[in-house]
Parts: sequence; structure tokens; C-alpha cells
Amino acid sequence: MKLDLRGVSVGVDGHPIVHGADLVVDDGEFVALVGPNGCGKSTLLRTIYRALRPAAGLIAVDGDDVHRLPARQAARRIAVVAQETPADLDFTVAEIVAMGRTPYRPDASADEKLCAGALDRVGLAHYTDRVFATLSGGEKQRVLLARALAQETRLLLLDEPTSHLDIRHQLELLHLVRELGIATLAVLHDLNQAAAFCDRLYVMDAGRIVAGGPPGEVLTPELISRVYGVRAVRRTQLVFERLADDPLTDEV
Ligand SMILES: Nc1ncnc2c1ncn2[C@@H]1O[C@H](COP(=O)(O)OP(=O)(O)OP(=O)(O)O)[C@@H](O)[C@H]1O
Repeated sequence: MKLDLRGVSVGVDGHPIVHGADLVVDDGEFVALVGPNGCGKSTLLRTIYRALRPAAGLIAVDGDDVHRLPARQAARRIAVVAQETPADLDFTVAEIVAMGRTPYRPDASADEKLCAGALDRVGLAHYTDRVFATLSGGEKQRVLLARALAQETRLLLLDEPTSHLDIRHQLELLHLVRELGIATLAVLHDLNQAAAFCDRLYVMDAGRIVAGGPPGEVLTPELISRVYGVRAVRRTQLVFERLADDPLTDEV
């Protein structure tokens, strides 16, 4: 599954927000989209998952224009964890995750197994009967990732997927996404995390993509200073890793 954006411009309510964005996510790649608040990251992502239409340019998934695909076909190709959580309806966690199966012909027992597996992967297997509205922000975010996983697409879009998560769950989520091995485009704010987990990243500034490539090449102090208006300095500080990544722990 390949995502390919060519010259995508987007306006909202008559205001031009994104200008001529070129962006590619290859099969199996984990790509981050970073940039200052208000630069247009969510607007671009929303255009990829069809919440907005581009004013110009083409968004292709495996060569097909996503905005011309029937809704069900698009939903079989693209799963989304959006920034805004859905209205706090009275659905249970199981019902929310099962929504990921909507694009497919129902198969009760297979669907149930898939959804249970997806919830297990985000560490919420025991939450099936909880009412979604009663969950914490971080739990909601993980349930919505489970719904996206249950959708079994080859392309995953994530808008600030770690914003409500504590440091352990941030690492778990990023690790999980990387392990999925499916094409993923994620809006991230933490540049160190983006550099640690992503194959490549794109930097947006004022509606334009101003850089793209492997983190080590793109995230130079010069670029960070120009785009974010801060100085980037290498200093020793606490670095967080999953316990499972710790070689000492592995030996135990
Ligand atoms: N309806 C609208 N009318 C005018 N401007 C809008 C409208 N919707 C969004 N914008 C503007 O578009 C710009 C891009 O917003 P967007 O949410 O895409 O940014 P972002 O990069 O995702 O920001 P953040 O990091 O803060 O989430 C912002 O300046 C926002 O105020």
C-alpha cells in the first residue's frame, strides 16, 4: 500500500491552509508529519482521510484517487485515529472497536475474535464492556487505535496519537505501530520520539512541506531554529525506553 500526495492544496472556509504538498508513504513505512501549531498538519491529514477535499492536487492510495473511491472501499484501505474523539455516545468499548469492521461483510465469530485481539494489542482486553464515555483520555485513545487495527487496512493515519498517553503508553503505542509494519503517517509533536521511531519524517511550516527525509538528515539545528524558532542543543537528559527494550531486563 502506497500513499502518494502530489501538489495537494487545501482551503478551509475560503482560507488557504495547505499549499502544494508532496508526500509519499511507502508500504511498511512509518512516517511522521511534524511542524509548529497551526501549520496545517491536521488539515492535510483530514484531507487524506476524506474529511476535507483538496482544492488542487492528487491523493492516491495504490494509484487510486482516494476522493473518487466509494466510501466502503476507502475504509478498507485507510484507518484513522483522529485527534477529536467521537461524541461520547453510550457505546461500549466492544461496540466502538466493532465499528472497525463496518466496511466488511459481517462474520460474527471472526469479527469478535479480531476485535478482542485488537483490544488485547492495546492492553485493554478487560475493557470490553466498559462504556466508552467513562474512559480516561488515554484509554479512549487506545480504544480508537484498537478500532483502527480491527479495520485491517494497509494504511494507518494517526493525528497526535500519543497526546493523552503517559510516557509508558506513548512508547508502547509507537512501538506497536512500528511493529505493525503497515504504511503509517502520524502527526507527532515530540521530535525525539519521531526521530527514534520513524523511518522518515516531513516537516511542515506555514502550510508548506519544507523538508522530508530520514530524521538524522532532516532534524538539523538550523531547520529546527528556522521552523520552530528555538535552539536545538544536544544535552544529556533522561531517555525513556520500554522495559522490554532494556537488554538487562531481557536477560532476567
Ligand atoms: N474554519 C477555519 N477558518 C479559518 N482558519 C481555519 C479554519 N480551520 C482551521 N483553520 C486554521 O488552519 C490552520 C491549520 O490548522 P491545523 O489544525 O491543520 O494545524 P496543525 O498543524 O494540525 O496544528 P496543531 O499542531 O496545533 O494541532 C490553523 O491556523 C487554523 O487556525
